Parts: sequence; structure tokens; C-alpha cells
Amino acid sequence: MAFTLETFFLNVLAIILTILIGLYTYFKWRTKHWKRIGIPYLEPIFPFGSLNNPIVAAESLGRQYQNFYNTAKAKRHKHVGIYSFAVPMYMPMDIELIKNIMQKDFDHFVDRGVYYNEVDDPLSAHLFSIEGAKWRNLRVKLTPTFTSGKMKMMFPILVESGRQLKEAMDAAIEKTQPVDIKDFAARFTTNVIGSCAFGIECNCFKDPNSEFRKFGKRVLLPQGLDIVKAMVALSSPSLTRSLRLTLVPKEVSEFFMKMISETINYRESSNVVRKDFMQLLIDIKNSVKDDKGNGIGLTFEDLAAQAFVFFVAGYETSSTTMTFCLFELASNPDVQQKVREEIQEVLAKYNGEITYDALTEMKYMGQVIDETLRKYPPIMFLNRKCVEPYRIPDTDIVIEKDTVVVIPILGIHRDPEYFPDPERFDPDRFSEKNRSKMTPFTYLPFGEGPRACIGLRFGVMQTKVGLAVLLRNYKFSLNNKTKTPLKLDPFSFFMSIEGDIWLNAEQVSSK
Ligand code: HEM
Repeated sequence: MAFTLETFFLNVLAIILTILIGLYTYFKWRTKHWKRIGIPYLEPIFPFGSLNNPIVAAESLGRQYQNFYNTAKAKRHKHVGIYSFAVPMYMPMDIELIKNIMQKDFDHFVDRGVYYNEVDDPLSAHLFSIEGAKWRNLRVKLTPTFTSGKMKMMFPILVESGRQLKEAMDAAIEKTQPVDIKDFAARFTTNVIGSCAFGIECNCFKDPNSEFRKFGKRVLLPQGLDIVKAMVALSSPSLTRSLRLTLVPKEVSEFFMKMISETINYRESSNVVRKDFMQLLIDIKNSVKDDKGNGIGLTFEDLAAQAFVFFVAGYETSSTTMTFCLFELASNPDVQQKVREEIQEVLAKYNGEITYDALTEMKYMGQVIDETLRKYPPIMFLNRKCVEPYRIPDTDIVIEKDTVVVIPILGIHRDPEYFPDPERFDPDRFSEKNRSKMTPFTYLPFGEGPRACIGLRFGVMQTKVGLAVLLRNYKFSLNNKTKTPLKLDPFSFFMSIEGDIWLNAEQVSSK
């Protein structure tokens, strides 16, 4: 018996060792890629390549890419090769190279190369992740959804959410100080997007455990195995698909699918029409009909995935922007006062009402948001995938098909060559005069080129509504419960801080 057990363990050990040696040999061979191609690279370490161990990550991926950018830039490299595990990734740093990839030679870089799986994980197959002709067709169909006319049409929903925000803040500051501004901003944007993308009135202020809030948080805060799956997906979307790993948690998928299906059925059977994204998606579906009169312009899965991405991409990005903006305004009272005065001046011309045109007139607030997005871009890096071999202009170096490109937004936004004294919060960088001097493609909070953010207008508009409501009514200062300097959450793909941002809020008389 003892002999058999011993043999068994020895065999297991031999198998494990053989696998490890095999993996190590493969790793060593694969990570010769950049040397072979002739691109400077960061020395990879088995098994994570250039990256930190994702389970005990000390830094977020965005921050790690920023570090790679700084290291390679200090050596005056124009680009650098990195490895995600053993998978080679190309990081251009020279702005001309970035411009070529994102715009001029976009046809070589149409896809993002991120995971999606239409069959096993239908909500993942949305505009952000899908590829090739399917992406092009859908982008054309969805673009009219985001015109300024459509934004104006949805504006009343934002005003109503603004009213709920003020009501909740009034109630909160009467009871307790300081306020957790990250939580307030997240509830506000969840209300807005929940209402616009799904037509569901989810007053997250009155119902803090609203399912929207719960599932919204669940999608963005990967837990345990989710983190490993996300890392595998980032390194190899095709392997993730072959293994049939799903990234959208099952309970989240079931919740959204059920809700979307019920919403469509209700609207179609009761002829209810609402001015929101969901209606625009239903209209696209019904713009083409089959013989039986069923709308086939979009399949149910396609429609659901787009509503889902509007929700995920729309609520966290804007709430992060509002949060960092209010943190900076609390830390820079002069800037805060200047924005408040602008809000009061402009609103006085509009009978005190927050309207689309009034917000457009608030130029300084626009600068403050631009500077917030520079210092704290919610999406800290961009991906593109090379879809056909690409010769880097003026060199003999060819980037192979399927290579993933990483554009390090955070690194560029905090590069003193483009933004002197980058840690300083200075909205004047974005005055009309200074903006015209800015090097194109160094400011990328919404990306650039044909694959840039489709929801830019909506994102800025909801951020402006939230800020206008808060700043016209309250004066904010930093509470010492907020841990400074802020530390980025190492497990979050979006820019997010560890812990909360606590502000003191004092009522001001609104004009
Ligand atoms: C402050 C708010 C926002 C920021 C900072 C932001 C940022 C971004 C960035 C950086 C990208 C990638 C662009 C690229 O690769 O070049 C992106 C793509 C996208 N965003 Fe946004 N976003 C915001 C708001 C929104 C909103 C409100 C929506 C929808 C309601 C939205 C929907 C999307 C979609 C669908 C894509 C994929 C576009 C495509 O691949 O064709 N975003 N966003």
C-alpha cells in the first residue's frame, strides 16, 4: 500500500514537473518575440511576463502600463514590447505612431482584440468588443442614437435624476457629515443610465439595495476567480472562448436578459414609446421586418448586449469623472468657486433651470471636466488588434497579424512633455487658447479615430448635470477621513480609488 501511494505521488510529481518544464520552455521561446522582431522590450519574468501577479496585484493594470511607458520613455524608446504572460503586446509611445494606429492606418487596427463570446456569453458581444464587419455595421446603426438631437430628447430624464440627487443630498447633510461622494455619484449615474438604457425608474437614493446598483457593482468589481478569468481573457480571448469561460457573471446575465426581454415585450404589446436608448434600440430592431412582421434589424441578443454596454460603459465612467472632479474641486476651493459662479450666472439667464443649452454655455465647467479626465482617465489604456501585417512607417519592422496594441493613456496624460507639472490640477490647460497648442493625440480620455467612444456627448452631459446640481447648491471641502494621496484600486480595470472620498458639504444659497 505504502509503495503504491509513493509511486502514485511520484508519478503525479513527475507529471507536474513535466508540465511546468513544458510551460517554462514555451514561455522562454514565446518571449523571444520582440528580440526577434527588433523592438526594445521589457524583460519578462515567468509566468506573468511583464505584469504583476494578478491575484496579489500591487498595482492596477493601467498603472502598470503607465510604469512601462515611463521606463521606456526614459530610455527614449519610440515603442516597446511587453508580455502579458507569454503573449507579446506592442506599446507605441511616439505620438505619430499612435496617431497612425488609431486613425491613419485604422484599417490595420479595426478590432480591439478583447474577449467576447456570442454563443456562451451573449451580453459580452457588444459594440466595445465585437470585431470586423459586424462592428462596422453596428456602429453605423448605433451612431444616430447619440446625436445632440437625441441627447436633448433624453434630457428630461437627466433633470429628474438631478432632482433626486439634490433631494438625497439635502436629506443626507441634515443627518450626517461628511458625505461619501463616490457613492452619491454612482447612484446618480446608475439612475440616469438605468432609466435611459432600460427605461426602468430605479431611484437608487431611495432604494440603496436596488438591483441595478447591486448588479452594476457586481460587474465592475471582479471577485476571486473572475480576476483570473479576466486576466486569461485579456491575454488570450480565443483561449477563453475555446475553454468556454464566461466573463459576465451568470446572475448578472440572467438579471439583464430577463429585464430587457420583459421591457421589450411590455413596450411592444402595449404600444408604449419612451424617449430613451432602449426605444432607439427597439426602433433599430423594427426598422427591418421579416414576412411575419417581426423586427429583425437587431436580434434580441444583439439588442440586449448593446443595452448592457451602455449601462456598464455609461454609469461607471461618468460617476468616476464626477467623483474625481469633486475631489479636486474640494482640494482647490478657488476653482470650485469659479465654477459655481459660472453655473449661477448662466442659470440666471435660463430662469434657474438646468437645460441642455445652459450646460453648453458653461465653458469653464467644461474645462474642469477636461482636466479631470486628463488627470484621471476612467479608461486608463486602450487596446487595438493588428488585423493584417503592419510595417511601421520608416522602418523595416513588421507587426504581425493578431498582435495586440496597448495605448497607455494614463502614461501620456501624466507625461510632463505634453502636460507640464502633470500632477497639478489646472483647468486652464483647456482654455481655448491653450487647447489649440496641445499636441493632437496626447489627450485621449474618449479614445480617437473611428473606434472612439460613441457615448462621449451623453457622458459629458450627465457629468455636467450632476456637477451643476451639486455645485450650485453645496460647497464642498475635503474631510480628513479621505486618505490622501489617493491610491488606485489595484483590481479595478477602470480608474477607481481604494476606499472612499469623504467630503464636507455645506449648503449655499442658490440664485
Ligand atoms: C465620461 C464618460 C466616458 C468616458 C471617459 C468614456 C471613455 C471611452 C473610451 C476611452 C472608449 C474607447 C475608445 C477607443 O478605443 O478609442 C470608449 C468606448 C465606448 N464607449 Fe465610452 N466613455 C464614456 C461614456 C460613455 C457612455 C455614456 C456610453 C453609452 C451610453 C459609452 C459607450 C461606449 C461604447 C459603446 C464604446 C465602444 C465604441 C466602439 O468600439 O465602437 N461611453 N469609451
